[in-house]
Amino acid sequence: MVGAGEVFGSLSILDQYPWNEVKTVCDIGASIGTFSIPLAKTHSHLKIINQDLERVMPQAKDEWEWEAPEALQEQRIDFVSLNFFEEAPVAGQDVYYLRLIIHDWADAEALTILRNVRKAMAPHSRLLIQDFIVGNPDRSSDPAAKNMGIDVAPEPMLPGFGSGNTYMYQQDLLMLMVNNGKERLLDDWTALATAVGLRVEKVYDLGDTSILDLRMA
Ligand SMILES: C[S@@+](CC[C@H](N)C(=O)[O-])C[C@H]1O[C@@H](n2cnc3c(N)ncnc32)[C@H](O)[C@@H]1O
Repeated sequence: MVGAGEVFGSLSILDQYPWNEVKTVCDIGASIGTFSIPLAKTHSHLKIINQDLERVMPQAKDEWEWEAPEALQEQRIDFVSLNFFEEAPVAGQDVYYLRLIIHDWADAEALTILRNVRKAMAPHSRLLIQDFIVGNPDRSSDPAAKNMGIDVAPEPMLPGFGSGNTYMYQQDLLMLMVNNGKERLLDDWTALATAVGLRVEKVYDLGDTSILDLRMA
């Protein structure tokens, strides 16, 4: 999924997130390092684990050797195979990163993945989910506005202060047709997080996708 990752997976989080607060990152469903290679190059203090299915590992190692040989030489990258439906990722990392993973799956599978990640998390761990957050078209329910102490974002802003757009609805249909997955409202993300014992600490709007920064509840 290099193509989709490059088109949707905004790398502006490399500048927006306080990476200086963390030392270890586990990229879950990392593919060949589409996100974590730029992360390693931008923030050279980080130790990164590239986790994906066993069959992806050889290609991932080749890509890192080609694109980021310094990270291998400095032993800043590990490759650990993982089936995220069957096991937890490497335990106790500062950050767990899921980019363009959860929207591929319906709620039951999404919860299995998130429960496995939660098992690996230490009290200080953060789970960053980079995915789309669809704007809620229902003006009677606007959690983003309620967080600010008002009932609804004032017009002409969209509910949720315009955090949705038509592109996301197209993606929602695509995920349903191709994967039986879906894009989710902030309410949906909050419900998934709550169901696995996590809470939404902060949301970073990257323009296309967003990052949900989840912590232990
Ligand atoms: C849409 S791609 C996202 C890749 C990467 N996170 C990115 O943003 O470019 C989904 C990734 O999930 C991985 N994946 C699918 N099923 C998996 C499983 N059961 N366990 C671990 N990884 C899996 C795929 O191999 C693929 O690399």
